Amino acid sequence: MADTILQGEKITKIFHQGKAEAKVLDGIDIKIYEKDFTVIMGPSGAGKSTLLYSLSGMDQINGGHVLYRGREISSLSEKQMARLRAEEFGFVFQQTHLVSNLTLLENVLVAGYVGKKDSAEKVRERAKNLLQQMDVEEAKDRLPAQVSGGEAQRAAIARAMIGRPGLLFADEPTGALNQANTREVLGLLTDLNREGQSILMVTHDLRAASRGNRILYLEDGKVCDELSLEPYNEMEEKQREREVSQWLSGLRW
Ligand SMILES: Nc1ncnc2c1ncn2[C@@H]1O[C@H](COP(=O)(O)OP(=O)(O)OP(=O)(O)O)[C@@H](O)[C@H]1O
Repeated sequence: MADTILQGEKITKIFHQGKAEAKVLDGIDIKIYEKDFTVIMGPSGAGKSTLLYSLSGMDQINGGHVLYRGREISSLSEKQMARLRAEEFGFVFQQTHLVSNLTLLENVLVAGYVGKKDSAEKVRERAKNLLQQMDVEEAKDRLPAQVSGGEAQRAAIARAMIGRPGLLFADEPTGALNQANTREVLGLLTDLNREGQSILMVTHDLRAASRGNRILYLEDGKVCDELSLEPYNEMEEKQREREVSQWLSGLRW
């Protein structure tokens, strides 16, 4: 049995909308395992992003606990949490959130310096290697506005990976990309996972979800089902997507 990297116990999240209260996460128990590519799916508005933000400490929860590698993190101060996020977590979102007046390389470097795991020289070397691995090396000296959406997202993945995160969180990482760029980004995430990177990704996209080896289905504030798959294999892609599609149909997705 794989080790648990992240655990949520009875996570409750309530949003206040005017006088009304919406309980978006209703006492969720969840375990994410080391080296897995875990995917969260579910209907729109089910709370997938909220769950991701709650588990990663970006959102405060109203009840329950989050443990990262066995350490309780839900009670950390804002400062301690910010440090943990910088050192242990990587984030990729639908929008890249690259700093517009910094080049792609500088965007990755800044994130590396914040993490403070390595010397400036080592960060620089790793940043260049990552941009090469993400196939965006040629564009490294351009500003985000001077590159394609796919290149920007690949640079954003390099930025997320610069601190050698224990866990990479991805919220709809392909949501703003065309088909070719989607495939490329999914290929990069798959490669990272094959190298041992633990990933937790939220997606609506069946193809993106099929890259995972474990898919959780969130509905009505609960994780109501899950599907386990063999690690992704390109040769069986169609069969895999059919399996995920059938599973989702059974959940009336
Ligand atoms: N900051 C907020 N304040 C109030 N309500 C919020 C806030 N953020 C999210 N919500 C509400 O919480 C619910 C869950 O939102 P969330 O974005 O987590 O869902 P989701 O499953 O990721 O949706 P989608 O698939 O459409 O992105 C929604 O009803 C949303 O309107």
